[in-house]
Amino acid sequence: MPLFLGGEQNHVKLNVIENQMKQEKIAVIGSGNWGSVSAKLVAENALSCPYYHDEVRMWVYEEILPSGEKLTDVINNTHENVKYLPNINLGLNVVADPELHNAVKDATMLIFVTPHQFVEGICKRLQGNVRHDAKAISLIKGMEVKKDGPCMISSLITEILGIECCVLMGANIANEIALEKFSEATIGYRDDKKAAEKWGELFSKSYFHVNIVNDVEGVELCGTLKNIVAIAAGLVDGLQMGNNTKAAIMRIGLREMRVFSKLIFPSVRDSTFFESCGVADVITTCLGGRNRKVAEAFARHDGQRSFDELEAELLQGQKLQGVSTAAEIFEVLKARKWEEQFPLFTTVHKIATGILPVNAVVKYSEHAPRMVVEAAAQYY
Ligand SMILES: NC(=O)c1ccc[n+]([C@@H]2O[C@H](COP(=O)([O-])OP(=O)(O)OC[C@H]3O[C@@H](n4cnc5c(N)ncnc54)[C@H](O)[C@@H]3O)[C@@H](O)[C@H]2O)c1
Ligand SMILES: O=P(O)(O)OC[C@H](O)CO
Repeated sequence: MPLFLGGEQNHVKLNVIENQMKQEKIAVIGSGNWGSVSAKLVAENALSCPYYHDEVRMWVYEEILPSGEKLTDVINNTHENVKYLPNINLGLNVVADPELHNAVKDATMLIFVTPHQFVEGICKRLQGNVRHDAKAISLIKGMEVKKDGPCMISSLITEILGIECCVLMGANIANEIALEKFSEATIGYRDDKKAAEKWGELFSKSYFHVNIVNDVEGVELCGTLKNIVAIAAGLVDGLQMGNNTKAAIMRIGLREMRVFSKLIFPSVRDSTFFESCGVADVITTCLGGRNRKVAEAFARHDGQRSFDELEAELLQGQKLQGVSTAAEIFEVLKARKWEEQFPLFTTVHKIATGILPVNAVVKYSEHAPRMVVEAAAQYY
């Protein structure tokens, strides 16, 4: 809000001073369900903090709505993302921008929040077009697998853009946060603690509590791997196996998440799995997430309708991350001959691709505790 002490000249002068104080400019890259909620959240805080520009630019992958209008025009006219977050006011200071380079122009704080399969292409388009002193954070749950092994999305952003990248993950079903229901989240950082604290300040609200940990890989792997567990939980829901089976899947899944993470990055901390990004995200995603929902439908159709088809029908443009993540993790497991040590991850991938029947999720999970304990033995 402009400072105003009276008199037209003073008003102009104070506006100039105020704009000089506003050193930080925020851009949100992504505008899906979580992308829109995170833009709303940081835009509220930007308004109340003197060193942020009021305006938050949100890059929108442009599309034409059934009404014939452009999604960006509708967002800017109504302040609502009618496709990905209907009935929620994003705030007057969220500006939708279909031009990627324009959206990040002069931005000092870059928030990456697209489905993981699009981020590499986006970063390549941004190469040489972001400020060298910009800070980044990734809210993206997913990973890439390269020739030499797994590559976390935060590392991809750092490698392509040459800027350090924190991560924010947690038990964060976007629609609930949009309604300002209480949630927690975890920020992970590698070296730049100050940047992590700044991100913590920008995201914190009375209804959104953020904890900061020095374990970027642990936090990001939790957010990534829980989506495979959510697919398994949806399958047992579709098979109507009941709560005990689902709890068993969640426990086995959490164990595989921990063992896999520590095999890939020995620095990953056990304590991270007790943060919001760990056990809490496994619980919320297995109870109410989109991966769970589509996997339940897949099981009810006994695997006769594909995940792609069900995703399009049930999510209307929103994207699942669990099926592609299971395929990416399976590539790593196969290359390292670890399939047997990760029966849940392996089985989810084989069911999703039609190699195993849906009920294999229960059959193979029966063997899981022994195998995962064997794989985990080196950590006891
Ligand atoms: N929705 C949630 O509750 C939630 C919560 C926490 C984390 N996340 C994570 O946030 C990330 C983003 O998810 P979301 O929920 O904001 O998105 P979404 O699944 O709701 O929407 C999909 C988005 O992808 C865009 N898109 C489609 N094709 C594209 C292309 N070719 N290039 C670029 N963009 C394209 C669409 O325009 C849309 O904005 C994911 O990694 C997800 O796991 C989601
Ligand atoms: O709806 P999902 O399955 O993508 O999960 C959403 C969030 O990641 C839950 O924290």
